[in-house]
Amino acid sequence: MATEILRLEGIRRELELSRDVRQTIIPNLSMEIMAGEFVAITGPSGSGKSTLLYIMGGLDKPTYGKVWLDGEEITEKDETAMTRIRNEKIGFIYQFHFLLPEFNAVENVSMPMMIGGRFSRKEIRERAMKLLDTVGLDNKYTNKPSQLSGGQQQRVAIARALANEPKVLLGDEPTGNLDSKSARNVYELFDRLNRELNQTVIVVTHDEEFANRAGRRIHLVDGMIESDSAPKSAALSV
Ligand SMILES: Nc1ncnc2c1ncn2[C@@H]1O[C@H](COP(=O)(O)OP(=O)(O)OP(=O)(O)O)[C@@H](O)[C@H]1O
Repeated sequence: MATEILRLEGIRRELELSRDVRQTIIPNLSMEIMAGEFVAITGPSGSGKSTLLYIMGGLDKPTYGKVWLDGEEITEKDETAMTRIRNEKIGFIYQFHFLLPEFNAVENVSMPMMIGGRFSRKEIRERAMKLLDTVGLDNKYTNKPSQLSGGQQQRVAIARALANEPKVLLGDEPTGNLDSKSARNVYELFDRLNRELNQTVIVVTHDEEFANRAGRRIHLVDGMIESDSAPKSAALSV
């Protein structure tokens, strides 16, 4: 039976623009995501996609509503607890890779494992190299980010996001900054991680071809789910 990995209930996100002016980005949204799903979140600019993704990954808190990640309610956690949960359970990939320029590929991928403290030094190095092999960079271990192409840098960022075996891989327009060939390589990689490793993947994307790869597509308009291709009762929203 499929396991629920993320549950959002009654999510509302308001922004306080000034003392008397509030903007509602997400009015009231609920959904479930099961382990092993590959979900694309699409929608027009400003529809709340990134806000939703950040709420899912505990980088942003809803004004109202609750989020469960891997069976644990994360909405009320303090920042220290959230930092630990994110390190252990979430892999983030952004439009820009945010690799540390002075460190090589193996060292960049090692970073979350050093912080997490789950693996020995030797294991960290071996795992980092294995992850770089997985993303097709077996010959780039000692290259620094400036010695890699944009697509290769993004693949290092993906390897880094996978370092602590996250329950969920979240991507905020991970191909947005890449040429079409590198973008295709990157979404083929997401596809493969999902199919071969059963990795749960949730990506915000404007790229139609990327969105079409996903098994489920959630389309947002004005912070509301306009459509959800989930096969069964997974979407509880609106
Ligand atoms: N820190 C902030 N301050 C002010 N407004 C914000 C802030 N963060 C988000 N917004 C507003 O919230 C709305 C939703 O933003 P969000 O980035 O989630 O949308 P998006 O669908 O991801 O957009 P895009 O596709 O352009 O990245 C937008 O109207 C945006 O201007």
